[in-house]
Order: sequence, then C-alpha cells, then structure tokens
Amino acid sequence: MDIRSEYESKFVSVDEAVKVVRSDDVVHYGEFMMASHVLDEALAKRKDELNGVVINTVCCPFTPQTIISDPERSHFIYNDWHFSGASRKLHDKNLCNYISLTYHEAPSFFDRGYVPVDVAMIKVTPPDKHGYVNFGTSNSMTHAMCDAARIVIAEVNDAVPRCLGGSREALHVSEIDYFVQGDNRPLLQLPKVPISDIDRTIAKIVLEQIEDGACLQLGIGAMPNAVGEMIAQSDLKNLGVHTEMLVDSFVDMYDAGRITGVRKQIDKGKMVYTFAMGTNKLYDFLNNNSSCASYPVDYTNDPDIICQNDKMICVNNALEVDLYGQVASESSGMRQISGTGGQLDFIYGSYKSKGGKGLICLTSTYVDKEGKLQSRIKPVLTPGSTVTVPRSINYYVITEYGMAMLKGKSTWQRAEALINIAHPDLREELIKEADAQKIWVRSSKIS
Ligand SMILES: CC(=O)SCCNC(=O)CCNC(=O)[C@H](O)C(C)(C)COP(=O)(O)OP(=O)(O)OC[C@H]1O[C@@H](n2cnc3c(N)ncnc32)[C@H](O)[C@@H]1OP(=O)(O)O
Ligand SMILES: CCCC(=O)O
Repeated sequence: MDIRSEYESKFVSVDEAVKVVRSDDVVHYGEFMMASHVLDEALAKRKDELNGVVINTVCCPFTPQTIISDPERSHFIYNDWHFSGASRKLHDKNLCNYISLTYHEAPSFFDRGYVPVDVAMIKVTPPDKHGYVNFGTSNSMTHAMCDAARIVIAEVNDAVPRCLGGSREALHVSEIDYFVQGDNRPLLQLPKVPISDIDRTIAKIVLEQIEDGACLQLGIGAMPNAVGEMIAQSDLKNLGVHTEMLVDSFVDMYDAGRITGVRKQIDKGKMVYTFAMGTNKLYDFLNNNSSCASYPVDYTNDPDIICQNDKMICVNNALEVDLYGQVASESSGMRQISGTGGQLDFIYGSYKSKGGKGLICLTSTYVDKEGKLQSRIKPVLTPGSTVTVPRSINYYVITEYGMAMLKGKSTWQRAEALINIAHPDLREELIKEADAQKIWVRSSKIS
C-alpha cells in the first residue's frame, strides 16, 4: 500500500478511536500544547462505560473534560508530570496527582517499563510527502511514549507547526494505529505575563553575567522574559541557544540579531529546545524553520550534553531558598505548584560547562494569599516544600538586591550571602533565625 492510501485507511471518527480504551488502561495525552481536546472530549463521553482509567499528562494547558465530567474520580484518575495552572487548581481539589521526575530521565521511564502506556493520544501535523507526521511544539518524551504504547491515536491538526529536528520529532504513518481529524483549532497561547520593575532589576544583574558567544537557557515566567527582552535591546553578539523550553523572547533576540549560534560547540547555528510554549509569534517562527532544532528531552536536558556548550547561562525561577541554599521551585508546603522539570538538569549541567553559570533568580519577597509580605529567602524551607535543587548543587542566587555565590561557603557564609540579598526590611528577622540555628557568627557582615 502506498503512504497516502495507508494514511487514509487509518482514519476513523473520534468516537470510534477512543473505543480502544478499556477499564484500568493507562492513557497518555500529548504533551503541553499537543494535548488533544477532541480525543479528551470523546473519552469523557465514555465515562459510564469505564473504570479506573489512568490519564497521564505533561503540563496540560486546559482542564480535561474527562476530569470535569468525573468530579468523584470514580472513572478517571488524573496525573500530571509537571503542573500547569489548570493542574494546580485540580490538585487543590484533590483531582490531580503529581508524578515526580528529573526531566532528562523521562524517556527512560518508558524504555525501562516504569510507566506502562496502553493508549497514546497525540496531536500532530498532516504527513509530509515521505509519510512523516511531526510532533509540533512538543518533542520531549513523546516518541518514547508512543514507542511504549499498545495503541497510538493521532489527531491531525493543520494549525500545528512543523518543528524540524534534531531528532525524534516525528513518527511515520506506519507507526500510528488510528488517525482522527481534529477541528483545526489554533494552538493555545500563553498569556503575556507583565514584566515588573523588579523583574527588570533582576534581569539587569543576569545580563552582567552574559558575554558575547554565551549559550542560553531560559525558564518560564516574567523574569526570564525580561532577560530576553533586555538581551534583544543589548549589543551582545553571537549568542547560542540550548534550552528546554523555547519562548517568545527567543524570537525577539533572534530578530534583533543577537542569536547566531556560530560559537556553540555542538549544534552550531541551531536553536536547540525540547518544547515550545508562547504565542502565535513563536509558533509561526517555528514552522519549517531550519534555524531551530527540536530534540527529545534526554538530549536537551542531559547534563553531559548541556555542558558541551561553553558559557552556558541558565536562568531559572524559584519559589523560595533557605539560608542553607536549598531551592524550592515546585511546591510550597503540601501545595504542588509546578514540578522539578529541567531545573536541576540545567543548574547541574551549567556547572560542568566551561565558563557556565546556573542562576536561580527570584524576587526577594512575595505577597501571600492573606496579603502579607513574605521573604522568599527563608530561615528554613516552608515545612513540606520539596527541594528542587539541593544545596550541594545550587550555586548562584539572584534577587533584586544582588547575587550570592554559594559554592565553597560554610553554612554561616551562605547565610550571610543570602541575607545580604534578602529584602532589607526582613534581614534583621533572618539574622535572628540564623543565630538560633547556629549559622551566624559575630563577624558576619550585612551591607
Ligand atoms: C518551563 C520551565 O521553567 S523550563 C526551566 C526549568 N524548570 C523549572 O524551573 C521548573 C520549576 N520552576 C517553575 O515551575 C516556575 O519557574 C515557578 C513556579 C518557580 C515560577 O513560575 P511563575 O509562572 O513565574 O509562577 P507564579 O508567580 O505565576 O506563581 C505560580 C503559583 O505559585 C504561587 N506562589 C508563588 N510563590 C509562592 C510562594 N513563595 N509560596 C506559596 N505560593 C507561591 C502563586 O500564588 C501561584 O499560585 P496560583 O496559581 O494559585 O495563584
Ligand atoms: C515538564 C518540564 C517543564 C519545566 O521544566 O518547567
């Protein structure tokens, strides 16, 4: 059978496709923006026929209909490997659980059989003339997940950009069991997060760490975007990109002529990433763009790959840091907020890169849900908070009050360095706590 006939012969209706799901199956949705609304909606309609179906997602950007339709969790059990805002709210209602991971290891969970997959439900481009459908903005662990699945169902959507690899960015029509026609709805867009003056002050300190020819990884949120915006307006030259997440600010830096990638040691000239989330500006930029290369996460986030580029500058956000230098970025007490993701991978990988720096950036304070100003530099982490980067690996911490370097420092020296970048009004209280914890000495200096 030729490719076109094989492709057409595999088309079924959405309702027909989801009939392959059986009670107690594990279903894995496409990742990030490549989760399929139409397959989720069709599966939700089968609720009363199914029990104990586990649905795994990766940062699903919408609230699945399967979960809305089953508020008692009698039919569907929902997990997320990295909480989106939607998953966070479901978790608050005990409707979503977190699967812990160090992101670069994720594909191996499937290869080693730790995560069984009965049905993979992904979203893809139409096939090219050679019969390959493309995973669009989510390479990540999608290939490994499909390889492990008993059945692969793909929603074809014309709005999905063809994101060139790299590797493992596509599947052949022969590797997919069923195709369904989607509604071609445009990809979801991340809302623009307003950049504050404090974000800009932090970004200015970050910019001082970046030299011509450096290679960038930027995390999620307003502050990394502020860094991108300021780089676009700077006169930095020949920057490279080796990142986990590609965001709009990379397009700004590229358009401004800051990114050429010619000084990278690996993947010269290419902006390397494993998933993209942003606005249509980013999705249009990515479509058939040979300056970008999408790779699976066991390549982009492997510290032994990250460090092969010199001067890796990794910019990541955190919720809180304690006086010992432990970083909590994914949960606050028992409340799961996001996930470990690739933060540990990039902080560790940056240290192994010649001239590299892993920067944990956070505002010195935040206003809690009761309206009270709280320090993000804490005497100890909020009880229950998960350590995302251990103190033995964490090294640079930046707030709007400066940068602390922690490697080689004793506990009291770390406390001193971190209190010096805490909010000035909250330093006295931190000193008292440090004293009580025996990590303060009389000669400690506060500027
Ligand atoms: C995708 C990438 O980041 S790639 C980089 C590698 N991966 C990582 O760094 C993963 C870990 N990091 C992260 O997930 C993020 O960078 C975060 C969570 C630290 C910050 O992300 P942002 O989007 O800027 O967080 P934001 O300020 O919107 O806060 C998210 C939630 O945490 C809550 N929150 C923020 N700070 C605190 C805090 N100190 N204590 C309690 N809750 C807090 C907010 O109230 C909000 O909850 P809500 O949705 O109920 O209102
Ligand atoms: C799934 C990982 C996303 C992140 O690193 O934040």
